Amino acid sequence: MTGVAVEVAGLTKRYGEVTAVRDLSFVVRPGAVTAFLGPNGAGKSTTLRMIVGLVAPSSGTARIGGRPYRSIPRPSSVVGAAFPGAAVHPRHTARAHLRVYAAMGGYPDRRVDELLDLLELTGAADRHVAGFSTGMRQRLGLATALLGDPPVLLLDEPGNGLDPAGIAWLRTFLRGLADAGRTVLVSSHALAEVQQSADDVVLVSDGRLVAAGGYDELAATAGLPVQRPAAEPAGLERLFLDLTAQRRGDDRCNS
Ligand SMILES: Nc1ncnc2c1ncn2[C@@H]1O[C@H](COP(=O)(O)OP(=O)(O)OP(=O)(O)O)[C@@H](O)[C@H]1O
Repeated sequence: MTGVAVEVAGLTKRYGEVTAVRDLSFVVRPGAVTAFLGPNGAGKSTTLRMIVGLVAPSSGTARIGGRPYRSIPRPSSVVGAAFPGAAVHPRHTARAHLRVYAAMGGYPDRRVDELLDLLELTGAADRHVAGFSTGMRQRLGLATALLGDPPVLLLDEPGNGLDPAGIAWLRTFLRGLADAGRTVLVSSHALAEVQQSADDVVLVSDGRLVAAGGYDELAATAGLPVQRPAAEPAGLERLFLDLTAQRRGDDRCNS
């Protein structure tokens, strides 16, 4: 199954005095890598958690293929999510970890072996996760998210702590997922790691949408040369700063 869009409409989350996410609306399309970009504290993790029902919105909705996550039968076959610090028993091996999640989702052990292979973890499959490098942990998180072969992937900072080779690997991997028709939403505060792989961008700052759309379209809006980030390594970084500055200027004019 592919072609499943994610739609967020008027999503808001308040924690007491703090408004983590404010009236956020955007659509993530299938067959593309969408970078969910913003500085630390912009509300990215909270949004991703609301999409998969881990955090209850104060208002607004998040739908996957037109349905709230909680109403999707066998949700792990529709949405795979990877969050930093997700529960991994340190004394489990990678294989044991994946087998637990496979059993919970009702997937065969054969799927575990396929994913160990796909994520290049076969050689480390029987080692304790406690000894894993950051890159190996990130790949184990991706393997866990992919167990149900879901059409939608929500990845919270999958590039965190990766070295350049790891980032290059991740880029290629995400591109492959999107080219196969999946909907891939990847949060990041370090824009370099999603450069060259993001087709679309959702920029957030202070819980609010700054801009959303195709990279080229956003670059044109911000008055930047319409170049793919590959041609200009700092492209997305500049785009983000320019659009955020523009948004702040608009707010001042409107207030
Ligand atoms: N459980 C919580 N209780 C209180 N405040 C929270 C909670 N979770 C998040 N926040 C606050 O909401 C805001 C948004 O946090 P969030 O983690 O969603 O941002 P982020 O964009 O993912 O940032 P980072 O890249 O640092 O993870 C921050 O001000 C954060 O302190």
